[in-house]
Amino acid sequence: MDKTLTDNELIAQCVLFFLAGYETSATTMALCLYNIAKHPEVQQKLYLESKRYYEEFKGVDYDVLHSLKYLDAVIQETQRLFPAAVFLERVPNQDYELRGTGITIKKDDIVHIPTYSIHRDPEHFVDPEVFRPERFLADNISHHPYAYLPFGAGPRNCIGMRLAQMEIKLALISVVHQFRFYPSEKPLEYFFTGGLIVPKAVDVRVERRA
Ligand code: HEM
Repeated sequence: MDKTLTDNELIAQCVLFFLAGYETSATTMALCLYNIAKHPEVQQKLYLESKRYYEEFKGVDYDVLHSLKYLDAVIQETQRLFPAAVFLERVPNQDYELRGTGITIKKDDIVHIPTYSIHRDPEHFVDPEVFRPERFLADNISHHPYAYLPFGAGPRNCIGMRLAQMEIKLALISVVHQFRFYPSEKPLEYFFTGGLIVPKAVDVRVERRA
């Protein structure tokens, strides 16, 4: 097999990285801000974590950034309610019988996995429409691992997951430390296109912290 990339393959990789990597992260960050604006008690807890990060550790410690559990929970809960990619797809390369169900998925059938709906299914998440980051704190996690799929799963899951998590954490902790966010009167409106969530606009009011 020829292992070199053609120019077209190279360009396709770059385009995919921009498409897959830019809008998804931007949408997730914007919706994190929308959620904390709507939930001042969550914003306050996050602010206290940001103080620890910036005032104790001067905002430069990679391990400390990863130890900020509430920050992580806020992002995870935002991705539960608003997974940037609203569904996943798989195409089996051979017939596959789902044991005990009598169902066989045929080779080449498209299997559609509705992430957005699974994330809002009360069978998997109590009060699924409620924004509650605490459900992602270690002691409270009770959902099935495959009921939470913001970055997909398996060998073809999101290759940029770690980068995305890092940039979202850095951006969020930085703005929460410097600004207060309040909800605006405009309701959040979003639609789905190309398998992605696209907010029409995410309006919040912003005030610099003294
Ligand atoms: C919040 C940010 C992001 C979200 C929610 C997200 C979500 C996803 C999801 C759900 C998939 C499909 C996984 C599957 O089918 O199991 C995917 C694939 C992919 N993502 Fe991301 N992604 C994000 C950021 C990024 C970034 C920053 C990059 C690159 C710099 C990236 C590059 C890719 C690529 C190349 C694939 C295809 C992987 C493959 O087919 O093997 N993503 N992403």
